[in-house]
Amino acid sequence: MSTSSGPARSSGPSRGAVGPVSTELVPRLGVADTLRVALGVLAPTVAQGAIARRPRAMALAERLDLDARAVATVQDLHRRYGDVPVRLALPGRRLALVLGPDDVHQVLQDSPEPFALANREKKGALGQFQPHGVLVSHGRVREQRRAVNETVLDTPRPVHRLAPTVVAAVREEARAVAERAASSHRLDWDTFSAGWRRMVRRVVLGDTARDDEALQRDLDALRYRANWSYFAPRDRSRRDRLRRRLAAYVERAEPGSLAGLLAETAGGDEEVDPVDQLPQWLFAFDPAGMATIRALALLAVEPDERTRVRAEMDEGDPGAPRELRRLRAAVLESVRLWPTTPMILRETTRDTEWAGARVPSGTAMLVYTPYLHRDDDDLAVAHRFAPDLWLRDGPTGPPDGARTDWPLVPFSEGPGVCPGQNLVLLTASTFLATLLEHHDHALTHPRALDPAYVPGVISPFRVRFRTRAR
Ligand code: HEM
Repeated sequence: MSTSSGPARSSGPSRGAVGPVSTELVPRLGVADTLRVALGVLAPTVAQGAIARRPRAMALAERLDLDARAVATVQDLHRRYGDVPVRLALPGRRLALVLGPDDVHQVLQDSPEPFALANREKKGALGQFQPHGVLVSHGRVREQRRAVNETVLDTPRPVHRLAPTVVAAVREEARAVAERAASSHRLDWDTFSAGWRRMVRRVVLGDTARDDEALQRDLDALRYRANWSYFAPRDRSRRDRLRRRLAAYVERAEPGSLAGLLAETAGGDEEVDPVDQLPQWLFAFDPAGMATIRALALLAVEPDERTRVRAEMDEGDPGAPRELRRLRAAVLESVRLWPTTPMILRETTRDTEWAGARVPSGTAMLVYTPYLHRDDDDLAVAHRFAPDLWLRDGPTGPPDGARTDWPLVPFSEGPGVCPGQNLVLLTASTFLATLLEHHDHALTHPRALDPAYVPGVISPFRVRFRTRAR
């Protein structure tokens, strides 16, 4: 344990209580530590693309294992400063890094007050194409939008009420991907994502959207712009065009699609702005595809788990919607090991107190999930593919040394938890099951993936398999 500088590590939670608050501020990092965080943690995260991933930056991050280095930097700060949040010494913006596991729970549970989801950077980014999306809303209108999202996405249910049409679309598109890959003996990101996106457009907008590449191009262009947050000028004409296209799908309200449910749930509600909720559903399915192809990579190098997964698949009718728990656990492991939302951002709406010190109002609170998920000081299985982590109540129980109170938050938690988590797990597990049903996929890149110690970054754009029929 390094104790080279900074205050001694405090024990226990620092608690972001609200009340009569201290005048003393939480520790501020020195210039050297601030630079380490800015260059080693924030810059690689931003460079890889917060809203749309950048293939070249991800390839570089994979080559240099940048996320593993970033995790080591934050671990070092945690050892030296303890659980209390630390402020960064950056001009122009108040930023604090949340280090303590209990503080992470607290920040996420106490959202959106006093920890607002709609912070400046997110508003700048998502304002490019969904200025009225729930994630950038606050107050009463946020509650209304959240309720509509939860109703349409069927948030609490592992198997969505539209599962019969969803599962049929997923299986058709996944089968086409497997067959294409088998005929070329190669499954790569281009083949995978073309089929994945066709599936997503059918599930979200309806079967008529299956080949609507023009809509996808507009959304992609706006997302790349959103990577620059408020530094990029708005492209209003493209945004208006995207909106018109999406509105047409809501008007068509195809039965069995999320757009159909949305029309039924909030069709004419101007305040909720149902059409503005759709881009998030479409674009958030992209990281879900990345998590799915990386889960396939993990299963490719772990034959025992593959056998268990196939045994679970054989227990029921492959075409019938159901909860494939082991495959869902593989996807959850994929987003634990390689989180697709690496930085969860909140903004304090008033002063908060932490172990007798203060974080001022208007501070962006940074929760860096790769550090939490890979902190081998506290999590024995940090770098191992350990699906049992997510099957605690299952026959095998939690793996040795797993802490049940540790924040594993790939989908966040609390009132701002991802309302699409169950739908993601349903679609991803069904897609994987269909790929595995009649085909074998041997991993050819990354060539030496070791499930006992996986690297900090795997670019989904570079994952490749040699596929053949079984
Ligand atoms: C691998 C796939 C996904 C992951 C890991 C994921 C993760 C997350 C996380 C961490 C948040 C919180 C963000 C924040 O607080 O700043 C979030 C929010 C959200 N997600 Fe997901 N998500 C995924 C896919 C999806 C999909 C496919 C949908 C919709 C179909 C969806 C809908 C939403 C919505 C609407 C919010 C905003 C919630 C709010 O503001 O209350 N997500 N997601």
